[in-house]
Amino acid sequence: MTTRTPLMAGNWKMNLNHLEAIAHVQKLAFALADKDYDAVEVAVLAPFTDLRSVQTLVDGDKLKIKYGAQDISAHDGGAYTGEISGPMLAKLKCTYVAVGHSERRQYHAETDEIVNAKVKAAYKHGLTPILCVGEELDVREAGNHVEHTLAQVEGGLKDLAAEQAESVVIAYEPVWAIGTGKVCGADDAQEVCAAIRGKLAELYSQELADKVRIQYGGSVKSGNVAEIMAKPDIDGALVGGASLDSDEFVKIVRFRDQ
Ligand SMILES: O=C[C@H](O)COP(=O)(O)O
Repeated sequence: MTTRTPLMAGNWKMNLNHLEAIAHVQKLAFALADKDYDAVEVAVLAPFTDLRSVQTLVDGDKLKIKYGAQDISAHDGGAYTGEISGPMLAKLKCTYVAVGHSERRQYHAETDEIVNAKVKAAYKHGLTPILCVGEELDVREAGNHVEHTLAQVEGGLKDLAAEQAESVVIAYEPVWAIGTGKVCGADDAQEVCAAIRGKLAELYSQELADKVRIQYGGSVKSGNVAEIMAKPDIDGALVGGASLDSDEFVKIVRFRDQ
């Protein structure tokens, strides 16, 4: 049985300016400093405008907190106004980048083809993509949530070599549970995460599937994280709203203490 280090990542979305980001990361670092948290990886996905500040803080104080961006351009550079490239994120020493978040799919019409191009751009520049997948409410109500989510996994990883796919992080985020307070039941989340692992085994191998970390995201809080993390195919959480409160996020990171 492969041991997978849980990845607890805070997706700040479009919140916290660069000064607020510094204060927030300092609070996290202070709160996490009294115990050795090597057994859990902690990351923040910050707005582009915060990344340089977060990098300076993490590098300067040798913090164990990892950081990354919330999106990446499929292009390396050029006339793409408003976009941020892989080389730019790599220069800022980002570890992670979220790709295909449902808010990108919904508000920026990102298709599986675009998401796939962004996953490839991330790998090209040494970044680890957190590939976000998950169904809308009508899809779940129709009972097609597993099929829908697996199609997004397959589309996002299309033509990706096993050497790359083995380090991908997949975040299962049912859209109806994001920012709504409606958490997907732990058993329901496990059902889809297990199916995602099965799809990885089918696309690559069981060995590779056993290495990949699969997160759950959608109204994760300190009060429900332990139950979610107890599921065998859930290897972390992608936390939105609750990650903006440093005390609450620290409690989520320390789910094992509950
Ligand atoms: O990326 C995070 C997810 O969209 C979950 O957001 P939420 O925790 O605010 O529901």
